Amino acid sequence: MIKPPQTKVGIGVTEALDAIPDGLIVLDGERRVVFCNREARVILGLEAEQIVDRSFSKVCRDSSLNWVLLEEMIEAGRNGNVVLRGDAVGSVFVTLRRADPTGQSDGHVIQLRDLAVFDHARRKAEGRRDPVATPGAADHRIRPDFARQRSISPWLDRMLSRGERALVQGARVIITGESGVGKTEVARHLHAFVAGATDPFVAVNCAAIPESLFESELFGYEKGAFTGASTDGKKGLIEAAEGGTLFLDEVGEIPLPLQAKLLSFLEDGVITRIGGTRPRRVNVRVISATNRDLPEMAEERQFRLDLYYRLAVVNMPMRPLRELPEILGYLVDRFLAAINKRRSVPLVLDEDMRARLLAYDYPGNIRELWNLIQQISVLGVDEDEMPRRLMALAPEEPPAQPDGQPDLSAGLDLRAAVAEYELRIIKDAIRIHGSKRKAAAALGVDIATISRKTRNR
Ligand SMILES: Nc1ncnc2c1ncn2[C@@H]1O[C@H](COP(=O)(O)OP(=O)(O)OP(=O)(O)O)[C@@H](O)[C@H]1O
Repeated sequence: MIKPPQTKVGIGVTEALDAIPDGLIVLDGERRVVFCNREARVILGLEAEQIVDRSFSKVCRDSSLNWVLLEEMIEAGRNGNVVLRGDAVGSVFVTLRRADPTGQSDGHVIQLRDLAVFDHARRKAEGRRDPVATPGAADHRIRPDFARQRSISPWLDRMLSRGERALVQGARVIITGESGVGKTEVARHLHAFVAGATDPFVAVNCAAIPESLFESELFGYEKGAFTGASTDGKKGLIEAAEGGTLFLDEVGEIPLPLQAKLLSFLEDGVITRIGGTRPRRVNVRVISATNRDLPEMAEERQFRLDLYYRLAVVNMPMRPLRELPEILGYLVDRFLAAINKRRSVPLVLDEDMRARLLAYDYPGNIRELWNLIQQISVLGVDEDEMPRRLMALAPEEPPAQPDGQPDLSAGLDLRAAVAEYELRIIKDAIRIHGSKRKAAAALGVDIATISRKTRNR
């Protein structure tokens, strides 16, 4: 790895490069990464050990950005700019330059700029505000950093690799699992993994389209096809996904009569708009998702089994959040960090609230966790305002000494032993009464005393 020299002002060049707001990656002639600064690590969503001294294509593979275009430019020996999309950040403006313009050595410098920062600066300069965070938009602020999450959860890593392999080989994938487990995010990730940066990702929520409009929405129509149809005709969502990915969310909700038409498209890749006669070939990759049991629906004749087989060559059953404790712990911290970016006073979870968050079983999965963290951010961590869902949950206590006494064999002096015993009583009271305020009233002390004695404990 390159050892950067000291500058005259006494700070190392590495520190200086870490301080700039752009990401910087340097490759040697073998396409190995010899340097990357802090912002590059943030944009890639990877740690230094996962980047430096490794082959660039391996790093690209681990990061959630879709690097195909950039790798092509490097191979072709071209300088240039390209916009890449990723999971951890939105769009990134990437500039590629040969490190040695004389062409004698074959290294490259890659500069990465998070376009969201520029959007924000431009809005500020124009006196406009950033878009107001509606609940839906707020959801999309936090793109899952799958690269990090798969390094934490071997199960998630295996599952995503399965989907990636399937799509690379052209097999159709169905993502199943409870609502809020991240099926749509996984579909976006798979799309980004195989598609070009400008290829469309068209998500269709099959449950949200009224049955009477389903066919025209999906397949489009020719002019004058039916009363009320636009005079110019209209492309359907399948055609809109040409060259990219059609994501059929809640695919179990497709009306039965339409299932035959979809099946026929999946078999030959050809559609005919309503009112038209001309068959049109459409080249799209199809990913679908459902929280229903499609084989069971097929037995009850609500879903065509032949359509199921066409859609579900490879199945990705996503686990509910309660079965992924390692991801839950990580997401609590990540969502907290995201919330704190919007707050002037950072939200800090005390041990009790954190334990409740980790003990809850999240029927609404990741969506519900994000909702809860936002709620806590607004209502505060005062237990009287605690979301009801968490109220009932007493965090698990470490096993007490059999007689309820502090462990004197651990060498505690009298003061420490009394303090520990007192803390145990306070925690028991909080658990029994459901909040610090109520515990304080029951124990006859004020809330400040309880807060002080339980702080960081
Ligand atoms: N791995 C993840 N990391 C961080 N956030 C995530 C992750 N997966 C999902 N989310 C967030 O959780 C919310 C729900 O995700 P998503 O819409 O993908 O779930 P879903 O399974 O498709 O839900 P539904 O079945 O209701 O459509 C979104 O706000 C999404 O950004």
